[in-house]
Amino acid sequence: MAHIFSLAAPPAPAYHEGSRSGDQVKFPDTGFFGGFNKPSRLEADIFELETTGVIPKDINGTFYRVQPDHRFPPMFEEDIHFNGDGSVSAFKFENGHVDFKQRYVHTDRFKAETKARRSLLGKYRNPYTDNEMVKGIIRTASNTNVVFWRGVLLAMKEDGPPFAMDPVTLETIGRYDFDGQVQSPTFTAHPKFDPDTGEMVCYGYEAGGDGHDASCDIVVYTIDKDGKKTEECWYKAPFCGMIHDCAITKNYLILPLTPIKVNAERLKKGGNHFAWDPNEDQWYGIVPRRNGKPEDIVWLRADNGFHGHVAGSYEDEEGKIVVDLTVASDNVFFFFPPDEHANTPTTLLQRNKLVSDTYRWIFDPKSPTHTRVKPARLFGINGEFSRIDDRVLTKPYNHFWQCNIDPSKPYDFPKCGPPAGGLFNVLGHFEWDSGKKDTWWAGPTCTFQEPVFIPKPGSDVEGEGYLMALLNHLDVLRNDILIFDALDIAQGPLAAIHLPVKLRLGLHGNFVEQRELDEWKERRKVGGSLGPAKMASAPLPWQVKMRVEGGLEGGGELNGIAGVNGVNGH
Ligand SMILES: C=Cc1ccc(O)c(OC)c1
Ligand SMILES: [Fe+2]
Repeated sequence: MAHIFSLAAPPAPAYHEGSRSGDQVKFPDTGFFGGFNKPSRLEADIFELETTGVIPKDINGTFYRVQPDHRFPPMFEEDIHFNGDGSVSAFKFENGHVDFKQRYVHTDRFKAETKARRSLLGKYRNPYTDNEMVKGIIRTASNTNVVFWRGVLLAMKEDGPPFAMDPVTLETIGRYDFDGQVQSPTFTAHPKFDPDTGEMVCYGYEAGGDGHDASCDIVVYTIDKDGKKTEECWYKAPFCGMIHDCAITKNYLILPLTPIKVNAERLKKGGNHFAWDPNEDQWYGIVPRRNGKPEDIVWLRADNGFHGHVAGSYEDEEGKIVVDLTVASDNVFFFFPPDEHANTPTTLLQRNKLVSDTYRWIFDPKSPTHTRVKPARLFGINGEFSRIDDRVLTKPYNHFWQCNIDPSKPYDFPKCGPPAGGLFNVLGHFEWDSGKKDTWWAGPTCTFQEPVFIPKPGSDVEGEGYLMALLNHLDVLRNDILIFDALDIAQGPLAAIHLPVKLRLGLHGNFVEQRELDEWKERRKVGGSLGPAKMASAPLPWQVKMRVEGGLEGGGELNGIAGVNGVNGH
């Protein structure tokens, strides 16, 4: 590495045999931490962002999104993006003006590591690799999605419970257990909201023990619009694999089980949480949304594939379940190879061969369990991060949007290097009914992050509104937000918003209308009809069990880290 200065005493390398050594605060010199992937670590407010064009004045609300953004150099040099601390960005739109705010989610992990001024949690979802000081801590980094629920923002990652934040200040309230009603060790980052009932349908997988023990338990919950848990049922999966996203219809929840598997022995040896199994099927678990019993789950299986995200889902006139989602042809998580290839890194060539089309599945919920199924339709595109007009979830629909990969377009490799996070150089709008593809290429130095759809105020026509997405300038290491007419992407953006800095590659986000924010602020104020949202007041059951077994009952803190007693030392 070239230095602009030389030191009197040359420093020892920051990593020795893959582990952090010495006191230098220096990130690994690997692809996950360089160039566009360099941690941003920024907590900031910018009032009145610079813009080009005219921001539609009828966009009133906040675009929230979350990115993994390592606060400290990781314990292990080969650490991955998905292990970074959750950092939430908020872009507040008002009358053509945009303000920016970004804050870390103050998870238990964040607090413990802040106190120590260094990373204490080791590998992605492997507590056996942690520093002893954080034994028993809730490990989640809350870095995958941020949703608005009854007056709070929930920052979520599927390996732990959600953390609640104030939607205006982005201050962390604390771990959220839905007023004591949700006790599972894990909780999805992709809850689904029924637009007719206002319910949240949600689940956790690997939910049996502490969330890191390869259990096959799946828990499914429904929380009604008033915050009351109305359904809870526990099911068994055929193996412990990832269930990242889900689909809902009026009567069913569909759980795509991806053949990337957890193994308890591998974890104990300090290995990866997941390993891809190229010989395993992709499975779909179907459960009833009302009065589910453990024996009700129907598992359908199809040829090997890697599930991406769900677009729309509904029941057709015959009562069949239509589920649309991207399915990649091979292991998207190249950093979690099959066990037998643990030491052979995936080549760039292999990665580039991966195709991720959008599949339409039509499932018969009355099928006998273990029935083999085939897709009903492939759209004929290559992309990820599908979004729909959320008002049509559970209903027949036509439009979806997603980031696409068009390898036929020029890419400026000398200026940009390998495209961080994937070559999502196109944003597209697609219609199931006509097969229409309405796309816009961002140029040879740019890629997109996941878009959000914003309905046009006053219109209830599906798809009428705006599409908003972060644009990565891979050459100059900076981000913009582009705003499109959602039904005419090809004409190019209506307006652009310019950040003076680079964020990190985010995962998911959502747009919340100002009207909704205002209504809930009134209810949630001190003395309001509901009062402020409350963080969890008791440790999770697995933490209690661990303390009893470790003879630490009533002893309060474990090893002096406040976060582990479940109340974050407040
Ligand atoms: C994209 C999927 C995904 C799946 C699991 C994760 O822990 C994650 O962290 C950011 C992301
Ligand atoms: Fe996701």
